[in-house]
Amino acid sequence: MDDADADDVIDDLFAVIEDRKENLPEDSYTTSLFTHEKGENAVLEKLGEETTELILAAKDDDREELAHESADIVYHLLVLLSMKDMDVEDLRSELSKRR
Ligand SMILES: N=c1c2ncn([C@@H]3O[C@H](COP(=O)(O)OP(=O)(O)OP(=O)(O)O)[C@@H](O)[C@H]3O)c2ncn1[C@@H]1O[C@H](COP(=O)(O)O)[C@@H](O)[C@H]1O
Repeated sequence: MDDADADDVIDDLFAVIEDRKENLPEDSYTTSLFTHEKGENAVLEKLGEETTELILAAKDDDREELAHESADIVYHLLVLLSMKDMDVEDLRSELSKRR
């Protein structure tokens, strides 16, 4: 996968998250995060847990687990940005400023 494809995956995932926020389809984990009273806390807890799991995977040199936990973190991070009415562009521009 080249960089452009990786970028598309993140944009596509963010678009799905925004769609869940707007349309609230049933049987969607993302919807449940937006609708549950404690959804934001659940996202923050997940980010904490997944970061710990990521650290353990890195210490174990477990590349497969590292990729799995990285994806979990990116997903929950994008949900958090959406909850705060931020955009994946905010992340992109912050990263770009650091070049
Ligand atoms: N990327 C994700 C994603 N990553 C994690 N999760 C969910 O987050 C929940 C908690 O994740 P955990 O990693 O804690 O769960 P776990 O795998 O049991 O725990 P560990 O293996 O990490 O210990 C699980 O129900 C996962 O399914 C995700 N749920 C959805 N997405 C994306 O969001 C899209 C829309 O999903 P829905 O809103 O459910 O339709 C999907 O097509 C995916 O692209």
